[in-house]
Amino acid sequence: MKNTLILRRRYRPSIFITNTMPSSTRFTTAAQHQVYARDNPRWTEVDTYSMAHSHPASRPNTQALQETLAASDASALPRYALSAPQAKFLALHIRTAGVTHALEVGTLGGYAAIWMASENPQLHVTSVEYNAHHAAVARRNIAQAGLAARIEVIQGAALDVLPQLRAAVQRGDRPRFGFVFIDADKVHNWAYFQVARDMVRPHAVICVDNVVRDGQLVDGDDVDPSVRGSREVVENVGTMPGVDAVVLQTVGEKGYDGWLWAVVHA
Ligand SMILES: C[S@@+](CC[C@H](N)C(=O)[O-])C[C@H]1O[C@@H](n2cnc3c(N)ncnc32)[C@H](O)[C@@H]1O
Repeated sequence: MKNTLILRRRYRPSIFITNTMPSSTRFTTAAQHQVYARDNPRWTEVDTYSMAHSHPASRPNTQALQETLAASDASALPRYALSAPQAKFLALHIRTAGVTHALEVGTLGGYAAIWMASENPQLHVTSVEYNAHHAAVARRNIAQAGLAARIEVIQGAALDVLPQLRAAVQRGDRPRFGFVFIDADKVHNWAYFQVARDMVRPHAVICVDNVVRDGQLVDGDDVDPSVRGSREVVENVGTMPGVDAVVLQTVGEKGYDGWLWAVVHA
């Protein structure tokens, strides 16, 4: 409790300074943004400190997760995987909701998939990855973690693979998913969301990562296709029948971002 208070007090001033800057001068360049937001070392320190206590190194999946990150680095994969607290949050949600089948769009080296499956012995993960090298590294990491029987990596573009999965689900050849994590190219977020919505079970969660993007989500004139893809899913999701969603902003070692969290009721 004491530590928490000290951390909060130390952290507040940087927020205060940032928020009192006139909006016209706030984050006007990428360099300023780096100074004020993304590289705030406190965010990483808090992730590291809290994970060391909430998920000590003695946990059974620690080694596999560390080896996954090391092997992904050694294979020159980009460092786009979720942070450990983010991935563990998804894993804990899956446990709470009793999910048995999860779908991930965007595997990279398999880090998030390994978190989800290693924390949930009942879980089967289907993960879609476009890049052949990423898919090969992920399959190796998954096999090394002893999870090849429960994590399937399908290599291909999600726009092609997801409709095939939907057809299999609708034929009854595959079970409906209880959790979907959309974390690939951001341009097609809304297309992925719509297909995912057709193949989930009632009360499933569909989570779309990286929609806040350093706050660029509110920049209506931003031409960045990833911003436009994020705005598209946020603007459309509220009109979809049977779906209730919220955008949750986050900070941490991955910087300032956030995800869209949608519950499918029917
Ligand atoms: C942010 S990374 C995924 C990280 C992973 N979910 C994790 O946390 O460990 C995004 C991945 O999506 C893949 N990707 C990009 N476009 C894609 C597409 N059209 N279809 C499927 N995968 C795609 C990229 O190659 C990359 O490996």
